[in-house]
Formats: sequence, C-alpha cells, structure tokens
Amino acid sequence: MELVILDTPEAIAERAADAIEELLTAKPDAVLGTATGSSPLPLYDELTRRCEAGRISFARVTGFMLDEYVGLPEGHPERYATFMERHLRSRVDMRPGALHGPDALNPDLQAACEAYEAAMAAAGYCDLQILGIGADGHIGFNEPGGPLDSATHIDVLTEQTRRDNARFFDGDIDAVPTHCITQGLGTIMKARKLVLIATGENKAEAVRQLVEGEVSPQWPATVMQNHADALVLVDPAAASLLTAARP
Ligand SMILES: N[C@@H]1[C@@H](O)[C@H](O)[C@@H](COP(=O)(O)O)O[C@@H]1O
Repeated sequence: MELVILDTPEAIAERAADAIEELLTAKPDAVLGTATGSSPLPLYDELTRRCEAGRISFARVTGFMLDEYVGLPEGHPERYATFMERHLRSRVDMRPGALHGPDALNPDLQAACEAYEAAMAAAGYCDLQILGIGADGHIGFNEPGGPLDSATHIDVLTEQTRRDNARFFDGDIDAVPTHCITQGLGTIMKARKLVLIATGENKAEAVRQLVEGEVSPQWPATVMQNHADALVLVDPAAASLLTAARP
C-alpha cells in the first residue's frame, strides 16, 4: 500500500486524476469504480476539467458505483445514483446508462445484490476503484464486523455513519436510511487498482487503523493492506494520528 500525504484536497484530486488519466490513456474502455461522499468531489471536478480540455474521455468507460441507500425513491437528491449523475456522469462524456449501481429499488434486494455482483463479474470487475473511508473505517458501506471477502450484499448502517451522513439530509438522522446495498470487501479487492481519498481530522483514526492497524473486520478498510496496488491519498489532518507523521 502506498501512502501519500498531500497538503490540500485539490492536490489529492490531481494525484488521483493522474492515476485515472494514466488508466484511460492505456485503456479507453476501462471499468471504473466510483465512490460517493464528499471526499471524491474535488476529484470529480478535476476529471470534468480534464475531459473538457480533451485530455481524457469517458466515452467508452463503464462505471460501477460502490453502494446505494435502500429506501430512497427514484430521483431523491441523496440517492447515490442521483449523486453520481449530478457530480460526474452528466458532466463528462460518459454515455447515459454506462454508470451502473445496485438496484436498491428492487423489492427483492437479495436478487439485486446477486445481479450486481454478476454484472461486475461479467465486466471483469474494476480496473480502478475510487474509495472514500467512513470515520468507522468502512469502505463502500461495509460496516465493521463483516467478513473481509464478502460479495455485494445488504448492510446495516451504524449509528456513527448515519450521524455523519445526516449532514446531507438537513441534519436529520431519522431521514438517513438504515440499510444499503454495497459492493462487498471481496468485490472491492477484485479491482486491479484502489485509490482511497481521506481528508479532515474526522478520518484520522480510520486512517491510522488503515495504515498501521492489524487487518481486521473491526476496521474494514484494513483489508486494503492485502491489495497489490493500493494508493492512499490523505491530507495532513487525516494523517495526524499516524505514528510516522508525528514530529
Ligand atoms: N458510502 C459512503 C462511502 O463510500 C464514503 O466513502 C464514506 C465517506 O464519506 P465522506 O467522503 O463524505 O466523508 O461514507 C459514505 O457513507
């Protein structure tokens, strides 16, 4: 795992965009895994700029989202499908319909999980997966305690995650769904490259566990230590609890 500490979210976005530009240059029909949350937003801005400048094209890219809330209706602004359409798909030259997500509107959620895993398998899984991290160490929505080799599944959001994400729901924790569908840790680990972005003090303990902790279901992101090509991009605040970063 390669750890890079950069001063600003913009510098992190550039570094992550470089990895994606390198991939799309070598493989224009790459499979890209996308993440929601606030951490990747500067990256999506940077990818939009590079697309507008003609440096990269998403015309032949297939995308797979990490996760989706259960219980939000079609078109809800915080549905992750809506979020990704707003922040990336509609801003670049990616084909409508080329960015896939788990179908959390399917009354048979288990079937939706299996169909999503099968679609990713058929596409050969992701060439590059963008990741954020929860304050409790989740990646995707893999909350603490689940198996490290899971496939796409239904998960239950922790109180901490719902509290953290209430800011997107007018501060109302009761408006945050309790369940989600997420790529499993095993699904995420099948990506050829992982690029994780973490900024801010709120992520410092999760980053400390990710980089220096034992691989453990209690801190799901630690599974990335077993990946052959994982890049972790953090700002000084998110790096502040790392032993090696202390003065
Ligand atoms: N499901 C998403 C994750 O994919 C994301 O990485 C994380 C961090 O979000 P943020 O970047 O807003 O801190 O939480 C959300 O709940």
